[in-house]
Amino acid sequence: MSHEIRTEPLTAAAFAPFGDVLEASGHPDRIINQGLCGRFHDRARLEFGADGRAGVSIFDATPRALPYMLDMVERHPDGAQCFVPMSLQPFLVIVAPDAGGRPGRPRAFVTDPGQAVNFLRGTWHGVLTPLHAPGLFAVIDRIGPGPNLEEHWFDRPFTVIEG
Ligand SMILES: NC(=O)N[C@@H](O)C(=O)O
Ligand code: NI
Repeated sequence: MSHEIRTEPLTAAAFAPFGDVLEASGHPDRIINQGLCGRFHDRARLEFGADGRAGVSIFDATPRALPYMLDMVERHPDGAQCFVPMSLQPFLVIVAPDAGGRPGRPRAFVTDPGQAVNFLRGTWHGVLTPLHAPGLFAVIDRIGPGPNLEEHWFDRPFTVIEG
């Protein structure tokens, strides 16, 4: 198995098994605020269990570069996690299917400007990975008891390269 992963453009269809792509594209679901705002309504499948609640945090992450060494993916068994960039810079989104409790082959996507992503509860993903400064994101995820974290370190890292 090759340990090189080529990035793919992020589309809602490709990402659907892993979560949601949030963006202001196409027609808004609602026109609000006296016609001055389009609302793309309720676009993330958020779920927070095990006595947790939704919280919003701000992440200030150090930008990385491609080729990117992927040595670990993680998942949050008790809640979804939504990354909303506070800039129009594209960022790297890595996910992997579950294969009997371990991650399968990862996939890497690069967002378009203005796209945000939501990882479904329990989805294997790479940690927040900006590709350009500022690495500022609003992150909506579960606040609650317990670690809500499972990490998997690959025996041999993958190299994520530009698709
Ligand atoms: N640890 C934390 O708050 N963030 C990670 O879950 C992540 O996916 O970046
Ligand atoms: Ni996470």
